[in-house]
Amino acid sequence: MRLDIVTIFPEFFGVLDVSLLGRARAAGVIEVGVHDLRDHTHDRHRTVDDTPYGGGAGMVMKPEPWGEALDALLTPRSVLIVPSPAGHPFTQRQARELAVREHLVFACGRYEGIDQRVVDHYSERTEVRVLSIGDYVLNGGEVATMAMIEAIARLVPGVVGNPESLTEESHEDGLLEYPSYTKPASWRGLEVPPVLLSGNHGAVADWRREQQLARTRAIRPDLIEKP
Ligand SMILES: COc1ccc2nc(C(=O)O)sc2c1
Repeated sequence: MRLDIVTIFPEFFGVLDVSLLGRARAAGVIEVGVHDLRDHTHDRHRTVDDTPYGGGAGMVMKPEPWGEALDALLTPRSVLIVPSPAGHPFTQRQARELAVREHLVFACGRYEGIDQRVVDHYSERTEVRVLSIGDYVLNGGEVATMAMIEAIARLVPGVVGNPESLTEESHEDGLLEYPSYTKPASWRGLEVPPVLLSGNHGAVADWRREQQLARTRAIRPDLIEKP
């Protein structure tokens, strides 16, 4: 998989060399390119934004630098991902779908966002996904991109050491994960649930499923499909 990120803050992504993604890059499982949008400006001030048509507060990112930057990166097999508070929810299902794709290009907006014509133009030519990581607003797309890259990259074969560990996580089966415990068996008067010490794998599996359902009903009833 190749990831390309376009941003006015390329230094923001220096951290991508740490943790599992760093190992995946070193192993050649994932290639990452970070690109400064300002390298695609041609005025003395390297201008990337301007005032919004129709008035209003803030600035809008100009389409020309984005066009030049994305033309240089996108291929017919790319997926262009545009983080936006107005986007579709980024979910584990999205992460799984994107983890098997060959080339992801992230367009990190700032200010009030990117001129709409950029999404419209590329939607005619390639797959574009406008995605939000949650019902809150960030200052730009960089944090959302980092979150999405971590959620996606960890699902790419060869990135996580033990693929088994990916199968019993929250949202992987549509439910929240069960509570986990480790030694000591007793801590500050709190005991590990006895079933987990029983050695009865069937009973442990049943208990864990019940815990998942109870947690999901209590915390995220929206995740439980309506009949
Ligand atoms: C201007 O670019 C932005 C601004 C806010 C924002 N908020 C996101 C979110 O997923 O919550 S993505 C995003 C991109």
